Amino acid sequence: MSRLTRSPAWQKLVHHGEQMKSVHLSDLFTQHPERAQTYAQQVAGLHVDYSKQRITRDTLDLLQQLAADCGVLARRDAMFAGEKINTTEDRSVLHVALRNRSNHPILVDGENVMPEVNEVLGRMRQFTDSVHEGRWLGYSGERITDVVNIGIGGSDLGPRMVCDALASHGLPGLRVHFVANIAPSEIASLLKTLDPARTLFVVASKTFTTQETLTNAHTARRWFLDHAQNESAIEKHFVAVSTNHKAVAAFGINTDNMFGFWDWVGGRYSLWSAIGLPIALYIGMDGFERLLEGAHAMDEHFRQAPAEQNLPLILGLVDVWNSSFLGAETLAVLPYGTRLGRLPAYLQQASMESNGKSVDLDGQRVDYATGPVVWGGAGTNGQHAFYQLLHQGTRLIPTDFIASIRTHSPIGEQQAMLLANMLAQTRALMLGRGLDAVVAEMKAAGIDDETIARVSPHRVFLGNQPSSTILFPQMTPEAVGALIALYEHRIFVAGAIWHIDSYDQWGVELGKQMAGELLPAIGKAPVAGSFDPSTEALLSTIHKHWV
Ligand SMILES: O=P(O)(O)OC[C@H]1O[C@H](O)[C@H](O)[C@@H](O)[C@@H]1O
Repeated sequence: MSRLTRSPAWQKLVHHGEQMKSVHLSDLFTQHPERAQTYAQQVAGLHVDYSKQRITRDTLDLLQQLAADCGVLARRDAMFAGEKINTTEDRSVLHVALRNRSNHPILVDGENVMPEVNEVLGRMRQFTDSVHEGRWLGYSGERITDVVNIGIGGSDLGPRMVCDALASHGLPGLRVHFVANIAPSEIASLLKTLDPARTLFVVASKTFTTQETLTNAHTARRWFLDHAQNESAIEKHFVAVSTNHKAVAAFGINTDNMFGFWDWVGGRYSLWSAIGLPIALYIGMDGFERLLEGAHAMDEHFRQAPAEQNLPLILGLVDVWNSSFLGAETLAVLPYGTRLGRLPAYLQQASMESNGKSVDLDGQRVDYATGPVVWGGAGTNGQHAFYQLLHQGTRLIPTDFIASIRTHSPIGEQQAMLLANMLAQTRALMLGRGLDAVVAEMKAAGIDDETIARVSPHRVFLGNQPSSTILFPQMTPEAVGALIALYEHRIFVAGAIWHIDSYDQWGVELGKQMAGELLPAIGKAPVAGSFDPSTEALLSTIHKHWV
C-alpha cells in the first residue's frame, strides 16, 4: 500500500465511500433541502452548483482533511511563488503569471517574470492593432482578411475553443482558421478557400519541433511562395509563436515577428500566452485582456479563499472523490449551446495529459485511480445520441453541465428551450424514475397489463448520477477566462492529492518515437522481423494499396 492509501484520511474516505454508494441523491435532498444553497457558490461571475454530487458534510470534511494532510494549499502556494513543482522537467508552473493582472512580482530563479510577460502582451497589442487598423498589409498592399493558426495540442485546442466560445465578440472583417492535423485534407481544403495576398499564418509551437505543425507550415509556405514568387514577402504573412528562437529563425520566419513565451508555461496551459494570438486577432487585444482578467479573478480566489470556501479546491476534491472513492472512470463535460462545443476536447488535453499518470512524485507506481477519462459534447445534441447510457447504463458517470443564461443570438424560444433541457437532464439524472411511477404512468395512458409487465422494467431510471452545474449570465471573455481557470485549478488540486506530476507528459513520447521509425517503412514491403507481426501485417496492407 502507498503512503497515501495507508493514511488515516484516505482510509476513512474508503469506508465512507462504501457507505455513500448506497445513498440516493434524492434522499439527500429530502433530508437536507437546503443542500442547493449549501453546496453552491458564486465566484468570478460563475454560479457553481455541486449539490447534486454524492456528498454530505462528512464527505467534504474528510476530503478537506485529506487535502490538509497532502499539503494541497502549500503546493498551490509553491506554484504561485514560481517554485519548480514540475519536478520531472525541473520547471516552474506559471500560467497564472500570464494573467497576473495585479502585476505583483513573480520570481523564477530570483528573476521577476512580469516585465517579460508584459512586454509580450504589449507587442501582441501593437501587432493586432496594426492588423485591425490596416497598417499591417500583405505583400501586395492588401488588408489581412484571414488568419490561419497552424499548431496542434496546446497550440491549437485552447485558441480554437476560445475563438468559438467568443464568436459573438469577433471583430468584423477578419476570419480565423485552425489547421492542426497532419491529415493532408485539413490544410489542402483550407488553402483552396484562401487568397494568399490577404492571409496571415501564425505558426504556433512551443517547441517548434512538432512534426505536424512544421510539415503543415512548410506546406503553407510553399503554397504562399507559389503565389507571391518572392521570399521577402514571407515576413508580411508568417509570424511565429514559440519558446524556440533558433528553430523559428531556421524555419525562415523573421524573429522580429516572433512572439515568445517560456518553458514555465505548459502547452496545455498556454492559451493565456502569445499562443492566444489568434484570439487577440479575432476579438481584439482588449477582449483578450478581459479573458485574462476573468482567469485572474479565479486565480485570486483560489490563492486567497479559505479552504472551506475555496471553489477549485472543493471541486478538485469532488473529482478525487468520484474517481478514487466512488469508482467513476469518466467525467462527462456537457456544455449547453454550440459556442462551448469544443470545451470537452480542450479539457481532454488539460485533464488527461495532466493527470493521466500512474507513477507518483516519488517514482512509485500508484495503487489508486488517478485522472478520469474526460469526454462529452454539446447539449442538446448529445441528448439525442449518447445520453441513453448516462440514464440507463451500468456505469457511474459524473457530469458537468455548463451554460450561459443569456445569449448574444436571441431568436425565437431557443435559449429557453436550451436551458429547460439542461435542467431537465440534471434533474432526471439525479431523480430517476422508479417502477411504481412507470407503472402508474403506463396505466394512466391506458396500456394493457401484459404490456406494462413486459415493458415497464425497461422504462425504469435508477437516477443517482452525480452532476455539477455551472451557470454564468453571458458568454463574455471574463466568464470564459474564469471557467477555464476553474478547471485548471481543479486539475491541479486532484493532481496534488494523487501526488503526481500534473505538468509533464512523457506518455506522448513513445508513439512519436515509433512514428519516426515507421515513416520510412510506409509504402514499402516490410522486412520480416523489423517490427512486431501485427505492425508488419498492417504495413503489408498499406503497401498493397500504396501508389
Ligand atoms: O506547441 P508544441 O511544442 O508544438 O506542442 C504541441 C503539443 O504536442 C505534444 O505532443 C504535447 O503532448 C502537447 O502537450 C503539446 O501541446
